[in-house]
Amino acid sequence: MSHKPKITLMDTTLRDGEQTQGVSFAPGEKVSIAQALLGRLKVDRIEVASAGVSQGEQEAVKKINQWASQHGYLDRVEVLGFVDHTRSVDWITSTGGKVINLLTKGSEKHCRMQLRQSPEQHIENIHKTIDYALEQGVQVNVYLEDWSNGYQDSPEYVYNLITALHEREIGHFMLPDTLGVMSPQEVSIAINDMVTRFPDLAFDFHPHNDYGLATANVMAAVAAGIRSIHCTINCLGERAGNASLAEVAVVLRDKMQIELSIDEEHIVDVSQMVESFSGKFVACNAPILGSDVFTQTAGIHADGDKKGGLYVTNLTPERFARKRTYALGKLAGKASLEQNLDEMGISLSEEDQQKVLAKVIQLGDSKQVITPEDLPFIIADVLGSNDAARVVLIDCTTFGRLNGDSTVELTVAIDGTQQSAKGEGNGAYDAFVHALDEILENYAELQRPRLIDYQVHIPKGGKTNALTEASITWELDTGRKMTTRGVHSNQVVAAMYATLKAINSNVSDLGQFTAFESSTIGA
Ligand SMILES: CC(=O)SCCNC(=O)CCNC(=O)[C@H](O)C(C)(C)COP(=O)(O)OP(=O)(O)OC[C@H]1O[C@@H](n2cnc3c(N)ncnc32)[C@H](O)[C@@H]1OP(=O)(O)O
Repeated sequence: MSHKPKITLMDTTLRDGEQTQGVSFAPGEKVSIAQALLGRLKVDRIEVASAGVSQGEQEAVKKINQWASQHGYLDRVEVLGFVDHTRSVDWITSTGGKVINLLTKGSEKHCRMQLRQSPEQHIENIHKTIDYALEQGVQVNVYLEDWSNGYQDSPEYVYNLITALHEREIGHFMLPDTLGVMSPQEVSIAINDMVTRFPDLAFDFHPHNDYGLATANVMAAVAAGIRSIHCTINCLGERAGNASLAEVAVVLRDKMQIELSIDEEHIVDVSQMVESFSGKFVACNAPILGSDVFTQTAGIHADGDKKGGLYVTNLTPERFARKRTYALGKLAGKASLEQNLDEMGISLSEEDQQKVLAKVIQLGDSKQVITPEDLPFIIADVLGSNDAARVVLIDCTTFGRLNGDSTVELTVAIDGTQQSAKGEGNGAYDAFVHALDEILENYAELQRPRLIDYQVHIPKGGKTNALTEASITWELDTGRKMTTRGVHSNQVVAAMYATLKAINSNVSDLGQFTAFESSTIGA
């Protein structure tokens, strides 16, 4: 039986990830992310802070350690510390921490110019800090900061530093490409050299993504003999970020047959948690994580999938608890439409499908974004049924002032009967929601799903009279998420349209449109 090589992952979302410009996690958020990383995603080790940063940080690390200690994870929680003899170690022990990732200078230039010390002085100070850490029962790993440049400029300095620490009780020697300057070939040469010179030491590789090469460099590092990789959720990290854990995990598994502890089913939910706490949104085309990456847009691809999964690869959405979808727009074909209709349990005659497809292509041609949630309305429009939209916006007046609540007078038609209400709220949309909720009180089946994201877009170019698009993401009681869009020159009215679309779509839960079981559209 062949044994796959095992690689461990150290996630540094809570340390290097927080060095992303504009990211600052609240203590409670840090604790939740740490729990998700170790408990759900099954990351081997996590780095959660730099020592000494702030009181809030100290509180967060303390709570993480308390939780980790209860679950037997304490020696997997690490904190970056400095060569400052007692200070960083004391900070770590004050949080109940057990591991210091000691930031030493892996570059002679940094040593001489930033610390203003000779290499000998620096080594002496490192020994002092290590002595103190071990006395306090703190395990030591060592970063060689800016090792990539330091190794290029003066490899002898790097060899001497490691030789001087070689006999110490050090868990991992961590080799950072601090500024993300290496190519896979350079990684291969440098790491081969390190592991050949010091075969009994455990080296980690810490890539950055400045050239977009972080994941490729991870492959090179592993091929050269590295046994532990640093990464972050959503590629967070200083400047262009670190290596994305999602990419590293799938590339190592699929392309290098490496064994990892990561539970892939949680990669996306942990990514969404970090997205929400960091305020840094994942690009729609980010591998594994982006909203579009499991969507087939071309009609030919939808056709091939229908005829036996011809466009399915090893990178299936199901691995990550996601689903493949088929886009609707001008590049759609009849298979794209059929895939969507099947998913929603709607069955149309061939002739009706052709009419609906023609409309989808026409809308796509006029640059409109069409989501599956739009499909029932398109069908109703094309096939002359009014069943899809039970709640229709008839009129509204909004009023707001600088200091004070906004008010809305709203009229909608429900199943053809007009009803009005007034609403007050913190802004016009909130006032609209209150008025609408009052009207819908007597219709248990017409309920607003839970709003989880609300965005307003205008076309680039800055025209103040442009149409605006409100794009609202909702969570249904079933846990399923959907996004609805509304377009109007007034952004609040655009959001009203998006809201009514969600309510109409949500009738008896999306996917089982009772409206479409009627004789007009039904099978
Ligand atoms: C690879 C990386 O990403 S390392 C990231 C490390 N983490 C961080 O920098 C984030 C948190 N940083 C901080 O909160 C602060 O910068 C602190 C607490 C570390 C230091 O703050 P300050 O004392 O105000 O100094 P400042 O921020 O200017 O840091 C530079 C000082 O650190 C010293 N320093 C740099 N590297 C190290 C090191 N590895 N060990 C010890 N001291 C170091 C510098 O020589 C300089 O000291 P000097 O002022 O005596 O010349």
